Amino acid sequence: MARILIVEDEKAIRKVLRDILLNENKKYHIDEAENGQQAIDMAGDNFYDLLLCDIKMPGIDGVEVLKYYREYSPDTQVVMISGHGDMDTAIECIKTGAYDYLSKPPDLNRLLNTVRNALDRKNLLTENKILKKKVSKQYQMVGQSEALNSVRDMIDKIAPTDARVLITGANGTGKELVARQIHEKSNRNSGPFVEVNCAAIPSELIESELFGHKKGAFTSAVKDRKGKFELADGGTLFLDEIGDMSLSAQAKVLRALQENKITPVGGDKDITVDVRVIAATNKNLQDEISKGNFREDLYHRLSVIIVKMPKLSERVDDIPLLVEHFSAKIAEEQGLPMKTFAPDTISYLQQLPWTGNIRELRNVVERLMILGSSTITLEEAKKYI
Ligand SMILES: Nc1ncnc2c1ncn2[C@@H]1O[C@H](COP(=O)(O)OP(=O)(O)OP(=O)(O)O)[C@@H](O)[C@H]1O
Repeated sequence: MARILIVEDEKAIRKVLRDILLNENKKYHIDEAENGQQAIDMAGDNFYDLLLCDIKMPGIDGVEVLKYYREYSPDTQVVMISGHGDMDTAIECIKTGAYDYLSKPPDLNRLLNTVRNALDRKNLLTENKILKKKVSKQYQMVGQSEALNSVRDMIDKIAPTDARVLITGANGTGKELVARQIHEKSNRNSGPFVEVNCAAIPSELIESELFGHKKGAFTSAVKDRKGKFELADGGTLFLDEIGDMSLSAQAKVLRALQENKITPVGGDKDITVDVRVIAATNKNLQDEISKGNFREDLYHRLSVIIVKMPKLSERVDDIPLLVEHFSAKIAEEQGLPMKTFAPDTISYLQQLPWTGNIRELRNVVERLMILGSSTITLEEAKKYI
């Protein structure tokens, strides 16, 4: 249940506020602080969802309390209570991060509405965090090999910038995972991550897919539709399999990257977009350039930073950790009993060629989890792989 701290030097006002809140919901947990110092001290041992905080108090005032909570308990919502004469300060407080302010004496309806909305906002923040944790767990990068650690170092350096990134590497080496990690660790992480598989979209549709279209632009365009560039506004656009994009689509992507502007198919107005582009390919783009299949100018626009994903055969040290990770994940996802892999089974896995890389390893682990006994033996591995 919601935990609320009332920070107010006048005892009578504290009592009125407490009574009103408990009348609204008996389950609210309400604490009181009679000055700013107490409110700050109480933050150490407690977490509050909401602070109702007087602005004018002797000693440490409400503004200081607000600043303290913004820094040390940023999810706590703070509603300021302002008396005559400190209206300007109340407005300033909103700029510092207060959720809202109430004037003294507080109007009952406004007080209750503000409290409800502030608590809703706090719950939303918590839910978002839980969701984010789940998502980042889903895209966890497992492995401690030197090759993977150097990719990790690069991600940490690249993520906070807006530099375009080209991720190269064979199928199943984890290129998409890297793109997601860069997004998650960037300051665009509250914006969308939009993925486009350029190889999967027929060339005649790719323009509309990327830039959107206006109603009537072509026969099946029955209404306006936003493209992936616009959907990724404020976030990251991941252009997977960029080496498979047609030359005409490449020309349009080049323009979007040069000008940060797009024009929907059938539209006559440009739309400005704020998108970080990360591209990936399993092709050697230099070869594609010499064959005339890929534009050199687009290559240079995309490849400000190049991340080269190692093959699984170059990081066999990671196989034990990957097997453990996938088997736990598969057991959970499919409700299968947990199984272990015998040491000689793991050594055997480390010697296989793994042309499909980590995706192939995951499939093999899944197959063995389904078909193998509780400790998966070398014989079983040889039989089923
Ligand atoms: N280091 C890693 N730790 C855990 N899982 C990984 C790792 N790298 C890749 N995977 C998993 O392997 C699978 C393939 O990875 P991903 O799709 O990122 O590869 P890709 O290089 O983009 O493949 P493709 O080129 O075929 O699109 C995914 O299920 C991904 O979650």
